[in-house]
Amino acid sequence: MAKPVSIQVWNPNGKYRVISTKPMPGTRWINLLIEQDCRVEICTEKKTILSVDDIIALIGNKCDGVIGQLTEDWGDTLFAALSRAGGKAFSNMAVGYNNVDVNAANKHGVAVGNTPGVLTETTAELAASLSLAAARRIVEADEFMRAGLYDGWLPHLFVGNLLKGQTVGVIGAGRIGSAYARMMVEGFKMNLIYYDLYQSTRLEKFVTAYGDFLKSNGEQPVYWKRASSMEEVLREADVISLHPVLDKTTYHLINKNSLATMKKEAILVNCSRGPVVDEVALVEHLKQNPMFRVGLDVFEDEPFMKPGLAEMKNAVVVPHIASASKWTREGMATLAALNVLGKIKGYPIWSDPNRVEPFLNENSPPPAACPSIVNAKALGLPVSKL
Ligand SMILES: NC(=O)C1=CN([C@@H]2O[C@H](COP(=O)(O)OP(=O)(O)OC[C@H]3O[C@@H](n4cnc5c(N)ncnc54)[C@H](O)[C@@H]3O)[C@@H](O)[C@H]2O)C=CC1
Ligand SMILES: O=C(O)C(=O)CO
Repeated sequence: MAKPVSIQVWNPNGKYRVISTKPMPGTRWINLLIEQDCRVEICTEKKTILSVDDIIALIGNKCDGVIGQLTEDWGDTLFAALSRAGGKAFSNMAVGYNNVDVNAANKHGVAVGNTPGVLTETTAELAASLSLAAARRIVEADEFMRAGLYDGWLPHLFVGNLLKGQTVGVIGAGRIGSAYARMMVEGFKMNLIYYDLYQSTRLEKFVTAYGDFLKSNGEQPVYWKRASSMEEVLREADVISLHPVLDKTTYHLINKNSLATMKKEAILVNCSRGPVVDEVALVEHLKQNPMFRVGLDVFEDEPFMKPGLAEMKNAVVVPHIASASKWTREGMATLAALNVLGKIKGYPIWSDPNRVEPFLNENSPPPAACPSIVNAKALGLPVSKL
């Protein structure tokens, strides 16, 4: 039996018991739950990653819904515990939900929410930051300065890659991949090559229109290409950013062979999920190819890095912070809370999870709907007409 975990309680007499496994940014999400008669319990345990046993102890005998985190293992054991406690709603505070066994949730009749859209630009901006940091060797140069090694300008000092006119490759051109592509095309006048299972017509139209605009100004236009295979992107792009979901089809998408296909001076950025890249193969590739550079926000065995990665000068590493802007994190908390609240209240599912803005407007009450439930169809939940 797990020992009890520490909690903070809001609105103790609320009718519905909603648990958040972590304190989350902002207060709007708490207020929205309280206004709808929820007792909100926030786990304040000083432990970064809660175990399944910790969460079972939190759920207890009566629980209507849980807001959880991407570090937690939401499988059959937790969904069974939630269902036994009378709960029918769970939401990740994340858009990615590879930590959730959706089939297990379906089996126990639990709705699974996620938080799309609100983190698109913030995550794309971090991918762009890593692209620049790697291209211009910012972290290496910063360490050099702080170590007191700078003794004057030199023609060869920290020479990196110019982005303008080069080709940016995007693997997984969904919400975040497309936003990143636009930033790199518009910001740095790069050409685009992308690979996705689906065509991104909006992205193609944007690049075409921007290319026309540049041409009309007498500038070199930009071009786009939809690759017919991922290898085509790897062969042709100078900067490659990974933005697919993590599933069986994308596990170790980047491995020894795919790394060998890339240009020797290419830049690889990963802000999707760590296991999309075979990190052992990546460390070896970085050792063998000092001009190849990476920018990583996510890692295969988070929170750990594979041996050797931390020593590589040609790697920029940050601790899974791609969605970490105040507005985004508060918005993620709000969407996650509204997913759980909406299911408890029997609201329908918002018809377009790509357009969640009405839920984020602080000056008006949110629509009476769940912003994004990924297993709505499997559970036969009604869809909002709004
Ligand atoms: N590092 C971080 O903090 C963050 C990471 N993420 C990760 O980014 C992922 C993408 O998020 P969104 O863009 O909002 O999702 P999305 O669903 O809009 O885009 C994912 C894209 O991947 C494509 N895809 C799926 N399988 C593929 C394959 N085998 N090959 C190529 N493309 C494939 C899909 O067709 C889709 O267009 C999330 O699932 C999450 O894992 C998201 C937010 C923050
Ligand atoms: O939302 C996600 O999927 C993240 O990784 C954190 O924002």
